[in-house]
Amino acid sequence: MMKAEKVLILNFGGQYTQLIARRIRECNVYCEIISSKKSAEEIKAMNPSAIVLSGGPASVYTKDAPQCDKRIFALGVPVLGICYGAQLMAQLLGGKVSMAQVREYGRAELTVDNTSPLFRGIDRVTSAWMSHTDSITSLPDGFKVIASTPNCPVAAMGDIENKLYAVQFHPEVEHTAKGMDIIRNFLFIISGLHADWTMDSLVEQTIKDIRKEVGDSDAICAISGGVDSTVAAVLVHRAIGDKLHCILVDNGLLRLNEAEDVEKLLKEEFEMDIRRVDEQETFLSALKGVTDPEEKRKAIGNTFIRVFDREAKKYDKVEFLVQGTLYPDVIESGDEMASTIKSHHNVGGLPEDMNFKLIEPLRYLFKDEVRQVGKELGIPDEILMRHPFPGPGLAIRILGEVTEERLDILRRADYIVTREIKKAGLYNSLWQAFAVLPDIHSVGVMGDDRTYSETIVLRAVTSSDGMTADWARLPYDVLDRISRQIINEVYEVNRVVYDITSKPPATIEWE
Ligand SMILES: Nc1ncnc2c1ncn2[C@@H]1O[C@H](COP(=O)(O)OP(=O)(O)OP(=O)(O)O)[C@@H](O)[C@H]1O
Ligand SMILES: O=c1[nH]c(=O)c2[nH+]cn([C@@H]3O[C@H](COP(=O)(O)O)[C@@H](O)[C@H]3O)c2[nH]1
Ligand SMILES: NC(=O)CC[C@H](N)C(=O)O
Ligand SMILES: [Mg+2]
Repeated sequence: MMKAEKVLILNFGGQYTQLIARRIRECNVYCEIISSKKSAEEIKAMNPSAIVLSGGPASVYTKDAPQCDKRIFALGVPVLGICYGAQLMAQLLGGKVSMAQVREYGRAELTVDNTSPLFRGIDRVTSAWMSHTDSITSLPDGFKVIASTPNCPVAAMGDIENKLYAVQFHPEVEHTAKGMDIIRNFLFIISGLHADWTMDSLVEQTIKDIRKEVGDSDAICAISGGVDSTVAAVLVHRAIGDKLHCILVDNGLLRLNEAEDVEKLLKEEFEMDIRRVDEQETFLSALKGVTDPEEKRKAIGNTFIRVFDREAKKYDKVEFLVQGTLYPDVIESGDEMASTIKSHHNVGGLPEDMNFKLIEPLRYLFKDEVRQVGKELGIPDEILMRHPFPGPGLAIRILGEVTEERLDILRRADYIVTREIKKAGLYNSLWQAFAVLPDIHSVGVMGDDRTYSETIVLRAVTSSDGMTADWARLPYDVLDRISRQIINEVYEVNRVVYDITSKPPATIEWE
């Protein structure tokens, strides 16, 4: 199938580049993220209908700042520059960029020229999300200012005739009130695109691509029973059928009864080759004495791969490992341009001498998009609506050393949290809700006696993609029930506290 209309996003290493792609997909337009180093000829050969330049951490006026081929502005293809991309467009076309007098982070009041096609239909005063230290201080020829904030005189500029536009703010983030309208105006009014691309075309295309890539080989799939790996497995199974072998690893870091329950559920639902391997001891011994969060993640990532390596040898010709990696796992693990936040076990935690080629069909998607793909594939809600559970499991919810005893305490507390959240009918409205076992002992009085026991932290957040999150405003009576039941049922615990930090500045997990 030829994709007639395509938007290319040139990546300058912004934290939000994938979010731009996602917003464009939400407009039912196909898009691809490509390296900013491609030449104008290469880009022209890809036949884009529009181009977007992403944000990025560098400053355009420094020596090694990433550039793009200036001739792309003369291809006759509409271009939208965002933040770094806006600044680069200004500089390459003869304008000037310098460090701003006042930096802007977060919400800003934006005044737009709504006679410009980019802002058509938008109120003159609106709000936009900013994150910059540099600003455009003089415009290239042919451009005029089409939006400003109190601290940023050139919050947007445009050259109507050549369809070149640049915005200093981030239209792709949720907090820019009219962000989607602006993106739509760029795609539909300025670039004249049609909204004719859908998620099922993505599914179809991915199945074809996988079939071609795998060829005569076999693949194993690391399946956890979580949303991502289950969707990935079903997708790959559609492509290669019985040549796919799914392996569920009981790494000893799972929740109460999880391995058995998941195995049963998966086998009931799907006619795939699924096997459970018991590796509690392997993982626990790899974690012995390890207390540093990054070391834990890497130890777990390595152990997973060793297990998969060994399991793969049980089949004839396994060349591929299928993982349900999502985009937030990739971006937080860092890449050539973005910063490392934490090494997700399945990305940054992988050993260098791994023998598999990876198949990660969901690598560019966000969780809610994966749920949509899962729906297309007919996967039941019981699986699709599960809260995310990280591959390193309870190990990154136990601060300090991971031991059988501490796992056992956390497991019992966590079970109560999930049970009560479900009973209160809150499960589907939360991104995650779980217990953490920090390394804190405190004094209490129980049954007229002094205690000096463990603390449990309750963490519950709302989020749409896991990239940003807010702590959930759980009803007091639910908090109260959870607290009392943990203390009553888990005798090692004498205190329960609630984590009221959003992401950022905290992350969702504690390690
Ligand atoms: N216990 C496990 N056994 C086998 N593979 C696993 C296990 N835990 C994680 N993985 C692999 O690591 C990947 C990343 O884990 P992650 O928790 O992000 O995804 P998931 O478990 O599939 O979905 P969810 O985010 O809903 O929990 C999984 O998609 C899967 O391929
Ligand atoms: O498979 C995974 N492997 C990991 O190493 C990992 N670390 C965090 N998470 C999950 O990702 C989301 C964002 O988490 P953080 O805010 O803690 O980074 C949350 O939903 C986390 O549960 C992981 N998932
Ligand atoms: N978010 C961005 O793209 C930032 C661009 C540039 N580094 C600045 O700080 O102004
Ligand atoms: Mg998981």
